[in-house]
Amino acid sequence: MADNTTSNRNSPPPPIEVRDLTMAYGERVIVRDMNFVVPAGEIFIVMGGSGCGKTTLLRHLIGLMAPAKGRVFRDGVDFWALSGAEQDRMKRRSGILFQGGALWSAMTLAENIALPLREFTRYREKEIREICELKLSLVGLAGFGDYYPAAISGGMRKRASLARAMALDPEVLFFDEPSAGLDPVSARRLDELILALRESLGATVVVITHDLASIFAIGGMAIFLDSGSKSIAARGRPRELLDQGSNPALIDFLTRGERHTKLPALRADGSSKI
Ligand SMILES: Nc1ncnc2c1ncn2[C@@H]1O[C@H](COP(=O)(O)OP(=O)(O)OP(=O)(O)O)[C@@H](O)[C@H]1O
Repeated sequence: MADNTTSNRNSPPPPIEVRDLTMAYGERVIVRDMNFVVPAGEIFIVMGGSGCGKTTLLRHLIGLMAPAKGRVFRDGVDFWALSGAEQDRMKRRSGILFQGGALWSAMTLAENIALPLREFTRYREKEIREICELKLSLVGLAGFGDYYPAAISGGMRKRASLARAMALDPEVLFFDEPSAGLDPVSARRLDELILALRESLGATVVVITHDLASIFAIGGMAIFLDSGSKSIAARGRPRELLDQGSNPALIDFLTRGERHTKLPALRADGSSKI
């Protein structure tokens, strides 16, 4: 019989497991033969430079793109072996914060959050209002339900999008470049919120990012995608990976800010100060 599950009698299956996954656009392979597990309650970081395949991997994990080869298991079940209706049900177990946030500008924050609740649940209006207020308070936006997206800051919009991503109490929360478009202070606030949500809700979180400050602040288990070798070139906690220093491409990636700040400043005449 084909092995379409990862179930094991002794322990529940992990929320996500990837086996021998090769991702490609047509003939063009992006990353090949990936294997990893995202354990329940972890913050899992997918990191790597521009164009290495982070967003492409996200699309595979949330069921928007089928593997060229290999399998993606959600809760121990081979996602792409499911029927369309079963896939749709499974997709609703993911909450996704996309890069742009993607709130509907003509709706208030509360209406934005209510949208998935109206579409996919049978809650009554009063319950929906209460859930919206609860989700907004979880992201530090209690009392902002009647505001329109244009009336609040970029950081607040991201947090409101996060409240909407959590509307259906997803089992896994995905963040696509959470710090993109934010000033450093708002970006760090969002990192802290991600950590707090993991602590308070025990959520499983997958963060796709190339932002070094986020990577070290969040500090969870990480995989490093390398476009040169088209593979997962390293895995582990970012600080430990840096200390081990075993993969040149990874060290290059993790120290790029440092190298820029350590470059000798040039005088107006082009000579160096040191
Ligand atoms: N729809 C597509 N068709 C063909 N090639 C694509 C498509 N989308 C992305 N690619 C290519 O696949 C590679 C990986 O892209 P992807 O967007 O996953 O990288 P990324 O790591 O998320 O990059 P960035 O950090 O710049 O967003 C890139 O070379 C990109 O040009």
